[in-house]
Amino acid sequence: MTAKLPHLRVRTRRIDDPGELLRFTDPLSPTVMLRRGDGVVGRGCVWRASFSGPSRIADARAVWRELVAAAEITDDAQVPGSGLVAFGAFTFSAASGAASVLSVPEFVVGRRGGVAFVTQICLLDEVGRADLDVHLPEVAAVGADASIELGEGVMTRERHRTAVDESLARIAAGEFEKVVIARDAVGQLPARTDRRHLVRRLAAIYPETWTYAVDGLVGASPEMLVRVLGREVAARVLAGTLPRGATDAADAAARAALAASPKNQVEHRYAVESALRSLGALDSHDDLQSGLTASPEPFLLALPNVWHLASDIRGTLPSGASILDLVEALHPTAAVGGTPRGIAIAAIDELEPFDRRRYAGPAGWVSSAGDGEWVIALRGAEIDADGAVTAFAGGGIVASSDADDEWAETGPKLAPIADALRG
Ligand SMILES: C=C(O[C@@H]1C=C(C(=O)O)C=C[C@H]1O)C(=O)O
Repeated sequence: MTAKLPHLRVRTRRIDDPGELLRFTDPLSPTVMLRRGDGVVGRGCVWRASFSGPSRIADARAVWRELVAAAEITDDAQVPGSGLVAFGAFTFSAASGAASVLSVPEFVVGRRGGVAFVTQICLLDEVGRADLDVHLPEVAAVGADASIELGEGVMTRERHRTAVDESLARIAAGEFEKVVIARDAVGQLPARTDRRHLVRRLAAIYPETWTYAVDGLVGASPEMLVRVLGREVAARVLAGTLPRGATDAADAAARAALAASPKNQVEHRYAVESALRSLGALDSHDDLQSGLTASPEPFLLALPNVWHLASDIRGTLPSGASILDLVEALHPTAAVGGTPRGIAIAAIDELEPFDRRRYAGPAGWVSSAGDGEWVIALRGAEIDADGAVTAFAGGGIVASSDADDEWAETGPKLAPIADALRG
């Protein structure tokens, strides 16, 4: 592998606040991980690799380690996201036909804690001895916006009911305890649409979420699979959902019903336990296990479309581990897969009539300093280069689930991307 990897030259310098970061990304293929205006965006591509199969995350981790070791990095900002950065998106299933990717942009523009920076990356062989004059990428002119409607995908309401009923039968037979069943919705965006409009709308309507765009995968995820800043590890687990109410009274009733719902509490507990188990298993001898804490009781997270039961997990990165180790250990949590994990994943591959591609997989960035932020790619869509859109949304099925309620829950979960596409 080493022979094929390039030597990268990386320069980060601090800059005055550059304003809206999203402007600096590519209009047709945005690369973004932003929350409340802070984070990182990429422009251009100096290196890209794709991975597949059960070892896709481990393979990416190994390549990344080599790429970092061979890079020459000067980082005058020293904040999360500065230095060498790769953006990535991994398929949900090991059996997916879609590519899992890791790519290094030519430019990264970021802001964190009031510090703004730009990173320029090039192939060492190409720059020769001349030093890089680090500058901001040019802002591409604002391109066409579009307004489209999503329609039914291959998972029709009837097929969804059949899949949920079959899941319930298997739960009753003791095959597994929880499985997450999703549905798809499809549309067609004009190929030349400036996709920054879409990302901007997602960020404006869902400020509590992480707005992501990596390799055509775009959305606003409320769920942080895992984040490492310095040696601090954090994750936000969501599971248990009710749509927001239309009036204040109905909304308060929905919140109270979710807090008191044994079905949702059980579903949530499976998800938190799976995350703690995965993180704990990584830690053979030092800090993470002993230092892992989860919110004692889930809290109620309000998004414009839904209420979620949420738990935050905190810990310290074990020595020798990297964020991609954590991503590999955690994916897929029971929030998007099920319990027990292996049996639930096999059931998803069998019961869903589509390839999830990178939906519900990890999407994010990793830096040479070992920092990174990886969300679960929810509330979004795969948008191909020709503009074909496939959006996905799912929900956890446990013994007490009801097929009509589960279908109803997918509507609000599709709303972020459906609304953003409508313009
Ligand atoms: C699977 C999705 O969401 C996940 C499932 C949830 C649930 O079943 O209650 C809640 C949040 C997410 O972890 C989705 O949005 O597509």
